[in-house]
Amino acid sequence: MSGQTFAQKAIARAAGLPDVAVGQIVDVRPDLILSHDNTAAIAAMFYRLGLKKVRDPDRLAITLDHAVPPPTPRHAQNHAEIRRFVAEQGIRNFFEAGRGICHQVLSEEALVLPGQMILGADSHTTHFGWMGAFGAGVGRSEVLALWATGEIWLRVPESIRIVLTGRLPPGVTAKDLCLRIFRDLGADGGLYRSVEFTGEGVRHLSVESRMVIANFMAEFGVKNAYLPPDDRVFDWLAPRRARRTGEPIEAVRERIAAGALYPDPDAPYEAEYVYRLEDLEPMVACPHAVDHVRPLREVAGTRIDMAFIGTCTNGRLEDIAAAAAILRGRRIAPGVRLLVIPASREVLEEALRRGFIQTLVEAGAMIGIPGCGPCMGNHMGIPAPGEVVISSGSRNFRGRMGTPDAEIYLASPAVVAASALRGVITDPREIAT
Ligand SMILES: CC(C)[C@H](C(=O)O)[C@@H](O)C(=O)O
Ligand code: SF4
Repeated sequence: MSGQTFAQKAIARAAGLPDVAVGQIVDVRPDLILSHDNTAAIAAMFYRLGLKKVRDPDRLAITLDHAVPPPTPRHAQNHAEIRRFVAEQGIRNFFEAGRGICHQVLSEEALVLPGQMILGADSHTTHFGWMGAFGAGVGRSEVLALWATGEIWLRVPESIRIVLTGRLPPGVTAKDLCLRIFRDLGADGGLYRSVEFTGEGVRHLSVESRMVIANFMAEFGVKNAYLPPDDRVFDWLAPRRARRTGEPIEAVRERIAAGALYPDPDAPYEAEYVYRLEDLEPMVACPHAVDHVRPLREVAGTRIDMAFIGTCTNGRLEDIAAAAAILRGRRIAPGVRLLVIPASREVLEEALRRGFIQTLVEAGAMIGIPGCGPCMGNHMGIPAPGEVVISSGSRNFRGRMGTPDAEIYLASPAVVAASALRGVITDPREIAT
């Protein structure tokens, strides 16, 4: 048998088959099924079809995150309906408003492990590739089918390999790497592919940077993303998992490592690209497309009205730390609003303990409740018509943040913080930290 990609191995595992071929259609049984504020809509369809009980409630995970706390009576009612569904179905993996964004929360809760499969009613479910799990977004009706049967069909994707070498220079982040990839290969460059990262460059990336990459790869059109899990990943997950199961951390860690999957060296890749991390520079996605990417130096000086640090792409501790380092002892530019929303309560608590929140508040930032915030224009910081936003989020198409004629630039949290400080798009490497 020829070598297998990660995607082949993970899908074979979830299908209970010894191996699968690229292009083959197989029935898989994911380890976890994710939904969030869209749960009530799926539940309504579920009951309308005459279905009564989800097949395996312990395989469901539900968060309230897309509009928390609820901004309107309609949102509040939606949450109430989800709580009712959760109670009716006996779903234990339910995370209340304020706990954080689904992908971040399920990672922190170690509900998914390397080698496992998670399918979610959210496009950024590719996130779980950070730990070497197979994560993919599916539609609501597919989630309904999963609730009912526990299974769904998948086509085994072609794979592309991205080799990372070296280390990111100071002031350059995983976000810049992704933006560079989108610029080079286009937003559909990874369409329905398993994008599998490899190379010694991966080892130097923090766990949080790996989350950025796998998460943001959704904007590259991929089916799933994959970074090979190593000690950093196992060390991050083991205590969290052990907290859930009550077992000794070492035993849990061994089990997690044993479940990890790695592609074979001779696996069939459709294409291979190499990125030298030390050659990268800060990048910005300009309005109104995620692959309308330019090096920051070409758009530096563009005036901004609002700066936003948050989302499942870039709302983690590392991101808030980068912003705090830039803004420590300084004030944001007059006329600019800076909004910071930690991706989870855990991130918020740690940012509080480390003094980052104090630093940001003193610099003039507004701090939001952990959740998606204005990322998709639901609430909590919608730009006015004609305004210019720089955001650490993942999407900048027209109207994404709720206002059709606002302009959204996407960049790393360091770039967003530096831009808030100066009032214009700014290279964070210019600011002494
Ligand atoms: C609401 C949800 C289904 C959506 C997604 O799938 O990505 C949202 O999270 C987004 O980022 O646009
Ligand atoms: S933070 Fe944004 S991208 Fe992530 S799940 Fe929420 S709305 Fe989607």
